[in-house]
Amino acid sequence: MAARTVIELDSVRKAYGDGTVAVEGLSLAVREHEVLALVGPSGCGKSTTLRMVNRLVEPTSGRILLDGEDVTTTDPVALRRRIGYVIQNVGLFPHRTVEANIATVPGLLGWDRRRTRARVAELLDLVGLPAATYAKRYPHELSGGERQRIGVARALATDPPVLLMDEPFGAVDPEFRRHLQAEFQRIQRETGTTVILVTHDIDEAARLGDRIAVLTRGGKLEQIASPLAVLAHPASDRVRDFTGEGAASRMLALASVQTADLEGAERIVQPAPAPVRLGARLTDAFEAVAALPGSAMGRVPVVGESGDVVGSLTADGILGALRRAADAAGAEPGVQDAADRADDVPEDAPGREPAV
Ligand SMILES: Nc1ncnc2c1ncn2[C@@H]1O[C@H](COP(=O)(O)OP(=O)(O)OP(=O)(O)O)[C@@H](O)[C@H]1O
Repeated sequence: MAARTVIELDSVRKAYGDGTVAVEGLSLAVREHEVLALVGPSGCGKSTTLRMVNRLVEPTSGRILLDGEDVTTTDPVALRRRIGYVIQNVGLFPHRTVEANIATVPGLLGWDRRRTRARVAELLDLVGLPAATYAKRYPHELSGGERQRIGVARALATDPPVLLMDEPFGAVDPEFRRHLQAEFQRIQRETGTTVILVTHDIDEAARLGDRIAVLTRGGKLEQIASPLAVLAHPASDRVRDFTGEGAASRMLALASVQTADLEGAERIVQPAPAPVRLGARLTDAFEAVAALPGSAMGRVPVVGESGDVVGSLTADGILGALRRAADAAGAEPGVQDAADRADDVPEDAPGREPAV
């Protein structure tokens, strides 16, 4: 299934006015409906890369194509209507109600009141904040997490095919962050929006990204591949340094229990321990096996969709599952070292445009 390319960066370079080269010869393609997570250490050029896509920053050289069209020749205002943008501190207009904030772009497009109101209600519903309670509130009357959700609703107002998110969950406490991430995932699946997500958090990237692009200083692409492939087969020591310790436990959260990992059901000790579901994350399976009483002989029952026992799983089975997942990820194209990109000739850096 060859997915269509929605955004393409072709040998993109950005040198700021003071000579800082934030991004050097970066080429990558973002596929329709995917979440591409851009990760890497602080200052490696993630935000610069993101902001070049909607022309908040102009590339010094190279091309950025949106649906095959060069963004540098597209009117920035028209461009930003096709690209939603969510940043860490949201940037809601403080003197406007939630409703008016979400209606910003529909207003620019001249939507009538009825259509706008219906869309605002629909979006508030989507992000789990009912219009009856929230539409008339001002940003200072919201919690940080609620503001963040309004930011997402505003960015989605005109159903843009592309959404750029820069550390969207960065300002939220860790527990609520998980909740917002899960909500984002649900919304993204529902809308099918193509997303580039900037984060410095490998866990967030692994959880939310269909693919991860690992950048290092100067916007150098070290690897672009599925989260499992990046964790199991880092393309360089720099990727390994970044994914760091805990790659195996992260992989447990990404891979799932498959029929091939099971043994027969006949050796399950009675009374049978609580079962694990076929397709469950290996993390859950691991916890279930680790929590078994000694009498269970290290074996949990596994049930299929109908609830029937389809086999049993042991710690060895989980290890096998992990290996199988890592091997499958090793066959992906992004596993080889990312090719070194050609250097481009520096040009003068043009000025930045103000944020919308
Ligand atoms: N307007 C600017 N003028 C000069 N240098 C800049 C400008 N904006 C960013 N830089 C520099 O470009 C490099 C990349 O910055 P960028 O913000 O893109 O990185 P980042 O990976 O998003 O970092 P972080 O995770 O810390 O936000 C850094 O060295 C930064 O100091």
